[in-house]
Amino acid sequence: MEHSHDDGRLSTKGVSLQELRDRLSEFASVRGWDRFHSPRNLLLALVGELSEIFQWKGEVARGLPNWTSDDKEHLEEELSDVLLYLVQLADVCGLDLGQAALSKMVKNAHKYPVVSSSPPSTGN
Ligand SMILES: Nc1ccn([C@H]2C[C@H](O)[C@@H](COP(=O)(O)OP(=O)(O)OP(=O)(O)O)O2)c(=O)n1
Repeated sequence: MEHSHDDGRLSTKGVSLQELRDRLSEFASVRGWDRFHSPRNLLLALVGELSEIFQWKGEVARGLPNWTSDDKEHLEEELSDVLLYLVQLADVCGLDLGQAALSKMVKNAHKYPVVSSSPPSTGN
């Protein structure tokens, strides 16, 4: 269920990858863009958007303290572009991204078990 805000944004109680996938598929198809949305083109578009995140920002603190609302909105848009291209890439490859991500998290948990006696690790 969606509600429109005054600023034109939509709010949802939660959005599924499946909903994004279906809406993106419709978005591309009504514009005749399917033929451009090959896996390779979508990957290049994704990488292009990725490179714009935090451009010129230096180190960024959690929660983005002192950022203007314009800067936060811009970041939201860049992150959304990355997500939307990723969802489309998985779709045109015929993959179930949500299921794949859940399976990968299970694998990750086996690979990196919690060891309660050791201090937090910085990664691998
Ligand atoms: N062939 C395309 C072109 C765009 N989009 C969608 C996915 C992205 O969410 C958004 C990207 O649009 P732009 O390339 O216009 O990028 P920006 O919105 O970031 O604009 P700008 O680069 O001017 O900041 O549009 C898409 O699905 N397929």
